[in-house]
Amino acid sequence: MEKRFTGTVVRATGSWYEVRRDGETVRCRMRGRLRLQGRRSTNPVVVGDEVACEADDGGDYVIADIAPRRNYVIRRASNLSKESHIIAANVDRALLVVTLRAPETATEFVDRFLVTCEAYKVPAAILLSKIDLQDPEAVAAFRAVYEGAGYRVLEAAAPQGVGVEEVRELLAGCTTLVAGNSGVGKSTLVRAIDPSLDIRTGEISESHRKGRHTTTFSAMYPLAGGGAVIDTPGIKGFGLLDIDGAELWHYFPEMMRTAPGCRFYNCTHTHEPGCAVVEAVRRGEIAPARYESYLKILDEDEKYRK
Ligand SMILES: Nc1nc2c(ncn2[C@@H]2O[C@H](COP(=O)(O)OP(=O)(O)OP(=O)(O)O)[C@@H](O)[C@H]2O)c(=O)[nH]1
Ligand SMILES: [Zn+2]
Repeated sequence: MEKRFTGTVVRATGSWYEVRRDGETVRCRMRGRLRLQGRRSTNPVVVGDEVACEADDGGDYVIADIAPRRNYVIRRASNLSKESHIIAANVDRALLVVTLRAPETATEFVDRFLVTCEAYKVPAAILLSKIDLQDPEAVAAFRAVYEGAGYRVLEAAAPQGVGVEEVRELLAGCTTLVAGNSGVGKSTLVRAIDPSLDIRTGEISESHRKGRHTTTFSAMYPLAGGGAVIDTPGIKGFGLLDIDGAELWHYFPEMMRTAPGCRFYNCTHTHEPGCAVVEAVRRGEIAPARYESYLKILDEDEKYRK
């Protein structure tokens, strides 16, 4: 192979990286000085990054340069941390996989994830997984809330092949970040879409069984029909970053649509008279659950803001 090439990071573990170019994957390390550019982030090179690699004197490849990112999805490294963790860069879409039961995905997790996508301008869609196990009334209620907010909601039962074609169409030709709590069926779904994708095999399910904690890393998988899936195992929560409390409502699309009717231009939609958002919640035009999430995130994240 030549001394220098460019490619896409498809796996990033912190100590080594897999870079894909022309259908071939090359294992690389990172050049020391690039680490400094990470600043507040715990991970300076992430899945989806376009990088330039060079052979060092020993013939090993190192990542020498990172192209500017089109976008990225980020969260706090942990709920109590001020450090950030970039989940992936250069994504076209996020697909949030949700189950209402078995296991139950917390509403707050869904809303924090959607806020993150809005804040970083990543179009988001929601997939209700394990639809065979869900209560139809709960599904209808969920749809009403999130379609009302403006999100596309798909349904699938991947082992039965239900809804798989629709998801395949959504993912075709795009780089999609697939996120969701552990056990909601992400890897089952991705395998149903493209059986050649061997996502998180033996090793991890083995450690699940023993109840051990394993650190897992995001990885990008090219789809047979074009496009790619970024699998992000082990995300338990979403701490928001760099979002000013006064701007949080900008990332709730239904509040964005309603707020022009507020009496005060700097309305926070909490206590102000003449608030069109509060009025819309009262009339049921904005789902109370979403408004409650807004208040909760506003309150909980206060301590992280400057
Ligand atoms: N009944 C039902 N079970 C499903 C469905 N999809 C996945 N499962 C099962 O749910 C369990 C978890 O599925 P996974 O695909 O491993 O879930 P995951 O989201 O990748 O989980 P992590 O690897 O922990 O992030 C497995 O036992 C699957 O067989 C579904 O649509 N219906
Ligand atoms: Zn208002």
